[in-house]
Amino acid sequence: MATEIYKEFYFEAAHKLPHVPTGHKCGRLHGHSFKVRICISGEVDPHTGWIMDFSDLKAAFKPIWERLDHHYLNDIPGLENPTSEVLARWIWEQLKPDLPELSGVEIMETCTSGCRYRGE
Ligand SMILES: Nc1nc2c(c(=O)[nH]1)N=C([C@H](O)[C@H](O)COP(=O)(O)OP(=O)(O)OP(=O)(O)O)CN2
Ligand SMILES: [Zn+2]
Repeated sequence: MATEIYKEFYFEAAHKLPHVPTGHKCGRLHGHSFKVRICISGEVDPHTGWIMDFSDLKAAFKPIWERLDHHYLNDIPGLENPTSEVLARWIWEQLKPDLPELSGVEIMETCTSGCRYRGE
């Protein structure tokens, strides 16, 4: 049976949502301490006892984290409308080619609001 592991990352970024109704708070420029959970699914190697070294997971996400941390998300191609839903899918699409074991991307914009994307 497949097992899932995950690693969590944090980044600070600003955004605004261009398609919300006039006067909506999220249409104004604001920022979040975003939390991202990257999930990997696979078989546990009987020798190592793991699916993948957490360090390798961290290394795979690093170039994407660098594109996001302390950036204005709306300026990033593909994130012109940076909702949690769009961001989760965008991260999936950046990571999946290098990380075929990827099984989920979760975004927490605030302590109470989040999104989970698990691919098509
Ligand atoms: N489905 C979505 N709805 C909203 C998104 C989103 O990405 N997907 N984003 C926002 C805003 O960016 C906002 O920053 C987060 O919204 P919200 O949870 O309403 O923020 P609050 O901290 O103000 O929430 P309270 O729990 O009411 O304090 C809006 N909606
Ligand atoms: Zn927001």
